[in-house]
Amino acid sequence: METRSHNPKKKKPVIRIHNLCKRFGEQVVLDNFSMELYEGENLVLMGKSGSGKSVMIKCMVGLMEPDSGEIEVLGNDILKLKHHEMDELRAEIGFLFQGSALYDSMTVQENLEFPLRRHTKRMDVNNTDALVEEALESVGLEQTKELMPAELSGGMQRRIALARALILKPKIILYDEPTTGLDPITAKEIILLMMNIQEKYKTSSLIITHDVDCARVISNRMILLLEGTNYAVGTFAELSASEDPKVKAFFK
Ligand SMILES: Nc1ncnc2c1ncn2[C@@H]1O[C@H](COP(=O)(O)OP(=O)(O)OP(=O)(O)O)[C@@H](O)[C@H]1O
Repeated sequence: METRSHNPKKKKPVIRIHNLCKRFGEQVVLDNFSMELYEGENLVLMGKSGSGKSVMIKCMVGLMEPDSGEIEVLGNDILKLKHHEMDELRAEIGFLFQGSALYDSMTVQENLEFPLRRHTKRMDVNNTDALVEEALESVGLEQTKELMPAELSGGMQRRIALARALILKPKIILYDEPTTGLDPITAKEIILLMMNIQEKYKTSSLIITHDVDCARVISNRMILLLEGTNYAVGTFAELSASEDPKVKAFFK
């Protein structure tokens, strides 16, 4: 697979984070972290375990309050949004959680309907079946509506989770470790699917991953989160050629 090229300078940011700081007691987790996710790009965020990636995402979607800094999502200052406004905004963001996180006791159809029910105000309820079918078609699993998650392989579960993430046709998708736990061939299929989805739905994606191959294939740009800050930003080609030992460590 080839590395993708992209010129983000012509695009506007859909997410803008500026000087985000968050500490827990004495522990400084985010220390003036800044980033921009541009419209239509695939931005990969890499950082070792415990470096603050989840804390950053939680701040970004209003689940955690930062100590200081600015967060703008789709033009909204999220630190000023009221509860119902934040809820509306979350409908514009699809999540693919670590390990798929499907509801075991629900069928595929019910799993997919879940985000629709949460945001019924935005949706024509009569249209639910069509939306479920379209989402399943986008991930190539039209025949699985009545199945339970346990009847699906790990790769299929990840595809269903992806269908659930895109069913509301979000402007932004946040992927948390999308290839973790999959064999290399299935991981590659998921990466290709993510790229197809971005083409089809014109989403902007923030992808958290430790998978260097995934980053190489999918990223237009990358951010390396280290010591609470955006230590290095650039394309895969730029960063993987860096002589900085701290940057090199990410690519081993
Ligand atoms: N609510 C909390 N209270 C106290 N400490 C917290 C809280 N949430 C996170 N932390 C701490 O903040 C640090 C960063 O955690 P975070 O979950 O963001 O890491 P991460 O980069 O997402 O790691 P991983 O790749 O393992 O998921 C950790 O040391 C964690 O213990």
